[in-house]
Amino acid sequence: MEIFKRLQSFYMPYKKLFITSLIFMFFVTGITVVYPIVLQMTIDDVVLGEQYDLIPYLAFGFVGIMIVKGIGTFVYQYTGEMFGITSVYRLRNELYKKLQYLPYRYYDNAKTGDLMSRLTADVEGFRFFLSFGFSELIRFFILILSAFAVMFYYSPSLTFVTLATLPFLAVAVYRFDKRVHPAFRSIRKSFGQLNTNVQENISGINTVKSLSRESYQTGKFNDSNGTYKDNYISTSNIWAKFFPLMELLGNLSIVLLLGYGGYLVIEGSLQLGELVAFYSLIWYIIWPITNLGFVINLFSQSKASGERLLEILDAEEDIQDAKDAEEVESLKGHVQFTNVTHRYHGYEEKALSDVSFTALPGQTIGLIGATGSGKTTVTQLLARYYEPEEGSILIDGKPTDAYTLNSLRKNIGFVMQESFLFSSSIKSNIAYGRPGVSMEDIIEAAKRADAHEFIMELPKGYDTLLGERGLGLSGGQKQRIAIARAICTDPSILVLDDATSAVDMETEHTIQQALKEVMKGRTTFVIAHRISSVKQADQILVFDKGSIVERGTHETLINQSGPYRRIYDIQFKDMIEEEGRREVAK
Ligand SMILES: Nc1ncnc2c1ncn2[C@@H]1O[C@H](COP(=O)(O)OP(=O)(O)OP(=O)(O)O)[C@@H](O)[C@H]1O
Repeated sequence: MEIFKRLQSFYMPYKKLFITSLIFMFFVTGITVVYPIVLQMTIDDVVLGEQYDLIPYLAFGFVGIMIVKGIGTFVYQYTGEMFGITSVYRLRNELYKKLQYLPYRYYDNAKTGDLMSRLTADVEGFRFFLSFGFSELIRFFILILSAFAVMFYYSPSLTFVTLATLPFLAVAVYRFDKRVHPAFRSIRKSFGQLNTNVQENISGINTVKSLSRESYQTGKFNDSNGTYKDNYISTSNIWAKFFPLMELLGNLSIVLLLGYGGYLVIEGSLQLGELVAFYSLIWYIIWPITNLGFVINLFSQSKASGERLLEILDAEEDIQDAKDAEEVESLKGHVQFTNVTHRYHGYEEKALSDVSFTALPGQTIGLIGATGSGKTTVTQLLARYYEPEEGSILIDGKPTDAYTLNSLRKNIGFVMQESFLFSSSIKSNIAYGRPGVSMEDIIEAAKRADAHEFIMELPKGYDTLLGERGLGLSGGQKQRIAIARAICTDPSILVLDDATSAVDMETEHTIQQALKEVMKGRTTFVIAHRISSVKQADQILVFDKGSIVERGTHETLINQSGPYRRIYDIQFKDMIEEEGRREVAK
């Protein structure tokens, strides 16, 4: 119940719907119990008592009761459904919102497919219980209690004899629940894995095809599908074992009823109509108890779903606005790292170790070094995607958490190696970071990113719809749209993280020309593997295993025989050899 209690803020606001549904459910259940009583009166008073003139009244009365019951059932079901639907509408929105604000750290370990199945199948499981399970559970208890009361009124001894098997039935149901709950948790988990598999496969279809790994992927899917199937089978196995047992125990009650009840009728201490009524009433007890399995099943599923939803809702949002954080319109772009050390959550290795540097407003800082040496980490700490373990990061003389996350990140524009484009129009992709921006500003940003020309050549220009992840555009075109998007927000700090490494030399050249224009007046961090990309920087930081091992301008660094010179020699070896050969030829 703890899980439902913790999720109550989502359904409690709609308790009126639930209460209405409950009131009508009481009413409908009450009428259900009246049926056997009418039957008993018909047999004992009308038929055996030979009052045949009452039959038309009974018949019309019965029709009237059925009409009223029909209306009651409609209100009961409609309000019940509304209760479930409106509650999970809020829950789904809240989950989605939470996902937007969860820190990067959460996504380091999260799996898209699994998250998607939580937001769809698990929310649905929870809704189903709210809509049906909850009231069904209560209805079962009312049905059992009222049937028991009427039976007891007719004959206490027959009631106890008939219900002698009940404790056994209750134990069977309890055991069933104990086993079925973990089984449903496994089903939900394996369904999440199955989704992850499909999602990763579709996202990575290029890689799969280029490396001809279709059959491997099919096999991998088969494994996940197999686990899902096995989990379902083992759950069905539990069902298959327990259901006949529960049914058998229920039927034993009928045997006892007919045996002992028949004896009482012969003996004359029970009327025939009462025995017939008993036969209906006993089912109002057995039926809910055996079907308790179904409702418990719903309950277990929604408990397992609720657990998975709470895992998202409870996930820590450790990077948040400080209480006195300032909403800043525009930063100057003075960046200062002092003795910054960072370790990613759960890792021993330091990603950055004692990093210090200063970037003056408008300067370009080049970050170069082997892969995994910590370059990207520097910019991720700058935008507070992660908090450093030690040291301070100041922007315009204040720690990064002195600004609201929103205004800090709006002031830092990122262009990554592979920029993500949404499956919407080019126009809305460029305007993404600045909703409501004018068309003139969008075109201006595209022109500065050298994207305007090719956009205009597309059949629908800025209104061209992009496929998922920008499908339909070349790598260079996608990058230029990403640059336009970054310019559109007019950031004071620009991060170009391997922004041109995925395109050919010629496109790189065009993009770099566009970038030069964009970098003017902004503090720019250029992360690159190619010397050509950082050569013009005011300061180059050379990273190795999380530390800055060299710093200076291109000219100073190539005159030292350090790592920068070594990278330079490797990258320009061909050029130097060529020049050498020409010298010899002279
Ligand atoms: N989200 C993360 N979780 C755990 N470890 C990480 C994460 N991101 C980076 N690392 C580790 O931190 C170290 C520095 O990574 P970083 O991405 O900053 O390097 P980089 O110099 O930018 O590399 P590249 O040139 O390949 O982009 C690496 O050892 C990397 O494996």
